[in-house]
Amino acid sequence: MSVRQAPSLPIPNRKSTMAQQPETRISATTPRLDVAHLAKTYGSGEKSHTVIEDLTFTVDAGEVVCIVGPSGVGKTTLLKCLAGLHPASSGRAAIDGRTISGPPPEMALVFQDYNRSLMPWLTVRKNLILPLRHLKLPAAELKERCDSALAAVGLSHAHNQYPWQLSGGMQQRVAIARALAYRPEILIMDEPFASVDAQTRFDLEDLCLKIRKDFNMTILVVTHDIDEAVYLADRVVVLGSRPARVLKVVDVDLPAPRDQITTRSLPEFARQRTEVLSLIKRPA
Ligand SMILES: Nc1ncnc2c1ncn2[C@@H]1O[C@H](COP(=O)(O)OP(=O)(O)OP(=O)(O)O)[C@@H](O)[C@H]1O
Repeated sequence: MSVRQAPSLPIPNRKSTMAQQPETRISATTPRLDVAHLAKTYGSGEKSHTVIEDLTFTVDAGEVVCIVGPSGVGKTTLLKCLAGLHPASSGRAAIDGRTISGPPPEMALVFQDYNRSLMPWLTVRKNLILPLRHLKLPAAELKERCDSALAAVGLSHAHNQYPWQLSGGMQQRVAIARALAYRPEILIMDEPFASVDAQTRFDLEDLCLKIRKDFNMTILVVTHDIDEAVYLADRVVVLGSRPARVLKVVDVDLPAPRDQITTRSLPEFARQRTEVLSLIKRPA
């Protein structure tokens, strides 16, 4: 299931979204994102349904981590827990050591369905501004944030157009620009490139790597595409079902910068995609 996301993730007061843990100190070894024994059960009593049983993995600052796993395993559920949209049933997810208990202000989300996440009656610029309104930024800063986010995705020229005047790939770029205009430190993406054609998908994957490099952003991507996961990631978290658990965290040891043709033709690329694929295909 993909999340049908409202256009904006509210950025609440940082204090209100993080469980207060005065004893927690950020050290060089504290992961940016820490998922520890996370479990999620929907419903209660006889109708309860455990989707995630015991997930543990970390994401370090500036890393790109991809999550792959069979359909229905609970990937979107995991992202909803990380985004503070669902409480974990047990275990915890934390940012810089602080337990996530609501939408974290340093996080932005991008989902697959740009058709439903962009407001068709608003121009591109107004789509970017809408989720920022509650920040009450000066007009000059709003403009600067929009201009630089649109420049980062190569859409400066489209700021006055409406989403329906743009191609699917351009609309997904707008969705990414809207996330960038938040100035998030952590970007979470749920099958972000699943609705575009193959060429656009390659372009958007490279945009994702550029964003990581330019903004030193920490990025977590759920994808069904194993080649995409290996191409993008520093590490791939392979989930098994059911309930969801981590089968293996695969370190992707491919040289940087990555390139759609050169990287994908490396023997190491083929070896790593085979490793991930065989983990997913392995009988449970
Ligand atoms: N709000 C909810 N209430 C009850 N069950 C839910 C809810 N959201 C998801 N589920 C169930 O949790 C399970 C995992 O769903 P989820 O969307 O997290 O999987 P997924 O791995 O993202 O799937 P896909 O790869 O097909 O998008 C499914 O059985 C789904 O029906």
